[in-house]
Amino acid sequence: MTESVRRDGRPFIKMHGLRNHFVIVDVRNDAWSPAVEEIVRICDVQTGVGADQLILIEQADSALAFMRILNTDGREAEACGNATRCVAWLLLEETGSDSVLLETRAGVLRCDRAGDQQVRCEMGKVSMDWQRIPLAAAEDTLHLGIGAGELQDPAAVNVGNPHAVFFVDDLDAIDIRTLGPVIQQNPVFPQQANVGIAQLLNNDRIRLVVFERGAGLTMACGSGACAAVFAARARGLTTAAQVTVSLPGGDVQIEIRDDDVAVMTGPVAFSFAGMLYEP
Ligand SMILES: N[C@H](CCC[C@H](N)C(=O)O)C(=O)O
Repeated sequence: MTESVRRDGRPFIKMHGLRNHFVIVDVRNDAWSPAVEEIVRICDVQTGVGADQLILIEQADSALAFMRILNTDGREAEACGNATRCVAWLLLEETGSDSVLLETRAGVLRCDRAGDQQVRCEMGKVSMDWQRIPLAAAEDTLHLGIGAGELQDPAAVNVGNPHAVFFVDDLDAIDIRTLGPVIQQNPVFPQQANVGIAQLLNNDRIRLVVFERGAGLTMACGSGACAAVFAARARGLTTAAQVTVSLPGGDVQIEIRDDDVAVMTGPVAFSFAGMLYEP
């Protein structure tokens, strides 16, 4: 009675990084370019598995694999910190090595084993150059003159993907579900943006919540954590080179190196494995 009733299907692994959760499909030996409606269906918990992003592990030229990041709305993203740790862990276990290179649209990222189901990832050079964010025109990215309600005066940061980072005194007083989409739709962001709201707890600890582009409010956002720490340092809000970022799903360690490369260290977790079937 329990054997599969279908012979087709595509295997996947469900993982999460601080409850930012992913359907991960290894397509290195069975290429797959899912249509938008397939991505939306798979990421919807009622029609599919349910996930913040669908992640494909593809063949790569200049690394062990290429990671393709597909948001729940079907849009491709350039970076995803929590998924980077999860995919890196799969590759570290596959090869038995302590370090792997993972290619993304944001570049080739070095990822190292940092303990049991703990991974340290170089997330690439962070930039606040308006054309790298990107913005629609030249603006002061340290103090971007936009806002909505209590959210005003963000910093604009690129971690491979675009982020708007707001600094507030009381994170719990902000209605991010209402204000996040308003900020995201601002025409200053031609490719939209992930909207982070940060509260400095002390010199080396930041609370952060992120309303993600193409995924909405998630329990954690690794690239958002990198963006928040980089922006806090750029604004002189912290002098720490290593900061603990506390997200709703848990803590991640962010270090900003002298060369502006963000290094993120945090956990990965397995949930289950299964098969994806055509509807
Ligand atoms: N959850 C991801 C961010 C995904 C970013 C995606 N929402 C985008 O469109 O850039 C992270 O851990 O960095």
